[in-house]
This record gives sequence, C-alpha cells and structure tokens, in this order.
Amino acid sequence: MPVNPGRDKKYKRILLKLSGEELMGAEGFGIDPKVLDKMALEIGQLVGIGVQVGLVIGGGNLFRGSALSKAGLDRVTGDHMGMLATVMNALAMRDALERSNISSRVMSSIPMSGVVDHYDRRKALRFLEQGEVVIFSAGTGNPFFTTDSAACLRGIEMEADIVLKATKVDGVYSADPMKDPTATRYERLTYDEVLDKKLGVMDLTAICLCREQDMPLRVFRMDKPGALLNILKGENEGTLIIEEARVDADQQ
Ligand SMILES: Nc1ncnc2c1ncn2[C@@H]1O[C@H](COP(=O)(O)OP(=O)(O)O)[C@@H](O)[C@H]1O
Ligand SMILES: O=c1ccn([C@@H]2O[C@H](COP(=O)(O)OP(=O)(O)O)[C@@H](O)[C@H]2O)c(=O)[nH]1
Repeated sequence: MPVNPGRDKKYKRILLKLSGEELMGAEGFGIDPKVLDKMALEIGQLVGIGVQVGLVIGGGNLFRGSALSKAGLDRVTGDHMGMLATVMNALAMRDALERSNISSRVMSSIPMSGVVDHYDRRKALRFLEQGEVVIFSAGTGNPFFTTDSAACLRGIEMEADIVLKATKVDGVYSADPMKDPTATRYERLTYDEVLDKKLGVMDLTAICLCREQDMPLRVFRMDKPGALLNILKGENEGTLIIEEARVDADQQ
C-alpha cells in the first residue's frame, strides 16, 4: 500500500459533468439508484486520493426545454422545468454520496431556500477546499443554455484544472458515432477544430467559453469501469480538447 496513494494524481480539482441520461440506467426515464451508487463509488475514489470534485448533472433524463417546446410548451417554461430537473438529480446524487459517507453540498443557481443553498462562489470554493463534493444544480440559472455550458462556467469559476464531460460515447468522433458507424475517434482536438468541424458532442457555447478562458476539456465514457480514475492518473481516456500551446503543460 503506497504511503500516499494520491501523490501521482494529475489534477487537484476537477469539474465533472454527468449527463442526466446517464442516471436513468436501462430505464427510459427517471433515476436508477443502482447507477447513482456506482457513480458515488467512483467519485468516492477520487475524493479518497485527495481530488477536489465539483459536479454538474444534466436533466435530460427528466425534462429538456427543447423537447417540451416541440411538444407545445413555452420554451422558457420548458427550460425552467429542465433546470428544476437538474436540482432533482442533484438531490438524488447527494443522497447517494452521503449513503457512501462522502460529504457533499448542493448549490442551486436558482434560489430555493430550505431545499438547497443558493450558489455562492466563495462558499463553494471553501467547501471544495474542505474536501466536500459540491454539486452545482439548476444549470446557469438562465433559459436557452445547457448544463454543458453550466459545467464549463462553474469549472472556470472554481479554477478547476479540467472539465471532464462523462457521456455515452468514449470521446469525440469525426461524426456522431451513434449514427455513423464509420466515424473515427480523435485523441486530441483544439477548440477551433471542434468548432470548425462542427463536432456535435458538446454545445458550442461551452466550447467557446473554454477556449476564451483556456480551460481544458476531456470527453469520456462514464460507464467504462475505472475510466475516471485512469484520467486522474494521466491516462489517455476519451478525447482531450485543449489549445495546442498547452499540450506540453498538460502532459507534465
Ligand atoms: N462528433 C461527435 N462525437 C461524439 N459524439 C457525438 C458527436 N456528434 C454528436 N454526438 C452525440 O453527442 C452525444 C453526447 O452528448 P450529451 O450532451 O452527453 O448527450 P445528451 O444530448 O444526452 O445530453 C453522444 O451520445 C453522441 O451521440
Ligand atoms: O443553464 C441551463 C441549463 C439547463 N437548462 C435546461 O435544463 C435542461 C436539462 O439540461 P441538459 O439538456 O443540459 O441536460 P443533459 O443533456 O446533460 O442531461 C436543458 O434541456 C434546458 O432546458 C437551461 O435552461 N439552462
């Protein structure tokens, strides 16, 4: 047993984005507690080696504004429902983390007194420094955005070393791999390449924000056992999106 099992970790503070659909497991809707427990275990491993973890969870397993609007609802109302869905997911994740004895906090971009704390950057930084997992819910608090953008925004505000986007596919491909079986995976891309090639894995607002603030991003498959820990060890899971000039610094 190493004296300090975390000494080789590559990142001190991460912002992990989980898509809402990840939470529903094999079901078509809702939250599968078994998936939550599995995720809590993986997050617990990171906390155990001293990584500070901020979490943003999507709401796509419950409601998406764009889908509700297609069904006839007002778009802004639909987006509000989507943001509230992310708060429900965050509460479920906090519950799973606490069942695994991992201290965690939920903060919401929309004030929800008596349910969760209102987002406060300085408080969130303090919780992270104390080793608590901070779950940032209700997206950015504004309609017409996504939780990808919220994850990048909070990652930048928290001065995370990297934003990790956990999703159903194991990286960024030349085309949507769910639709095009000939698509090939990139190991590394620049922000401009993602934008120029219109690679649809993440929304473009999020990519632009990371490009402006020089925040590295990694897209990987969450349900691959150990993938998260591998990334923390510096292994090449999924696809890294980074400015060419920063590659050397990232590889140290
Ligand atoms: N170039 C691409 N490379 C990888 N995935 C892509 C690409 N274009 C579209 N996708 C799709 O993006 C999805 C991931 O986006 P994500 O935001 O996690 O899903 P959701 O839309 O459920 O929130 C993948 O499941 C994949 O089908
Ligand atoms: O800043 C935000 C973040 C999210 N949403 C709404 O919340 C829904 C759920 O988020 P998202 O689609 O990003 O979840 P994911 O696809 O990651 O599960 C979105 O469809 C939007 O309707 C929003 O209006 N503003």
